[in-house]
Amino acid sequence: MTPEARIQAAIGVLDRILAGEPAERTLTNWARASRFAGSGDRAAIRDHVFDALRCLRSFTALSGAAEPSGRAAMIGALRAHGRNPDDIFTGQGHAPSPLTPEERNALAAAPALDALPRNVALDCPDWIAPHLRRALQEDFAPVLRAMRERAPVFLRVNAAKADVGTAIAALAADGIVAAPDPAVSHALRVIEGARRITGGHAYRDGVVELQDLSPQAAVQDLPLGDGMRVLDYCAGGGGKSLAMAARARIDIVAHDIARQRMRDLPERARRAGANIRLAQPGKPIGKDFDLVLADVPCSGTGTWRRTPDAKWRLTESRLGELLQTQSLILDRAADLVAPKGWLAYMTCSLVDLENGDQVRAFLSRHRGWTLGKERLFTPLSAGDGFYMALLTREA
Ligand SMILES: C[S@@+](CC[C@H](N)C(=O)[O-])C[C@H]1O[C@@H](n2cnc3c(N)ncnc32)[C@H](O)[C@@H]1O
Repeated sequence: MTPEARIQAAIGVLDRILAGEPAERTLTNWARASRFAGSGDRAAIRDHVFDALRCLRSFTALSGAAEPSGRAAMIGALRAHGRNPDDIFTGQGHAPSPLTPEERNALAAAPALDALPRNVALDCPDWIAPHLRRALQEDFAPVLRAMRERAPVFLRVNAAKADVGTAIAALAADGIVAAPDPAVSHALRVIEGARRITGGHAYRDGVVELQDLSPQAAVQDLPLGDGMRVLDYCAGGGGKSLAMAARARIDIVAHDIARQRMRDLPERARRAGANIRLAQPGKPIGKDFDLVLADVPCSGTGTWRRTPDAKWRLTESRLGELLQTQSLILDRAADLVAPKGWLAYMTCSLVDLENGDQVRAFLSRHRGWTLGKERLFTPLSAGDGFYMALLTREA
């Protein structure tokens, strides 16, 4: 495909996402229906789509359009990168059709990036900006700016199977260049070959797992030791269960209200050589766990670089629902912690309402608990936005 045809394909995909289809599924459906496209084309179209979604508000404004659309986003993207949209929107072959007179007039009248209102230039929805400003303070603008860029790819070396040096060599044999992260002991930053990871031996043999840097750092902070009984109360795909299992010989139970979310966990655990039991539906989960992890459903504001369509879909009322679920989960999970045990609360959100406020409300509802460690990670330390709080039950 020509560069112009890739942009035309990205426009079609973006229009479907903006009409409400999930981004990943739309890209997969497009690839299935477009057998002529090679892997390089698919990767380039994906990059166009995700770059445009991360910067949807500013790119739309740079195009001069009143409403977001695939064409507006790509016209704005070209302008943002100092390119003339007329060079691409030629109508020749599979290129997008030339700019209409309305598009041309709007583009001519549109302000430059540095003249856009602050939240527009930072690609931040207005309603959530005060919440993010409260949590991030002087880091608000730098963090939002970082979220307009692609996220780096991180791997976790599975300490149960290999040390860092062995994992780097195994990845190199798969054509992947990775380097240790100075801040987190088993984390690797992928420098080259990220698209080869899931097809490579190192991944398939369970030597490495895909996991962002911030959750790796948070799990590293958990008080895990051999023989402990641990419950992963919101296990989902099991990323945290696997990271915990790699740290110590623990007895770990994975639970999730939506059991189907754990469907890949047995295979992932087998690959990692980890022993993780799935809670059985209709049967009691058990109690008196030494550590219960509640990695709760959240707004995902910390992961907007990876799931940029979520940034525009999140609403105030959805955030309100999530807050209720989070406090309910905290109350239930706390009941399952043994005396002198730990409750770890995690979100991939940057909003205080879901983080520190939630934890302080829990402490005011429950006597006999104290807050130990509390950490907020932001994309300024390379990984995703992520929050963790560690609570102890006194008796
Ligand atoms: C952030 S995701 C978990 C991600 C997972 N821990 C990982 O590392 O891959 C939150 C999970 O909480 C589950 N969930 C939502 N409400 C729940 C509830 N009331 N009780 C238990 N799990 C719940 C969701 O199904 C979802 O899988």
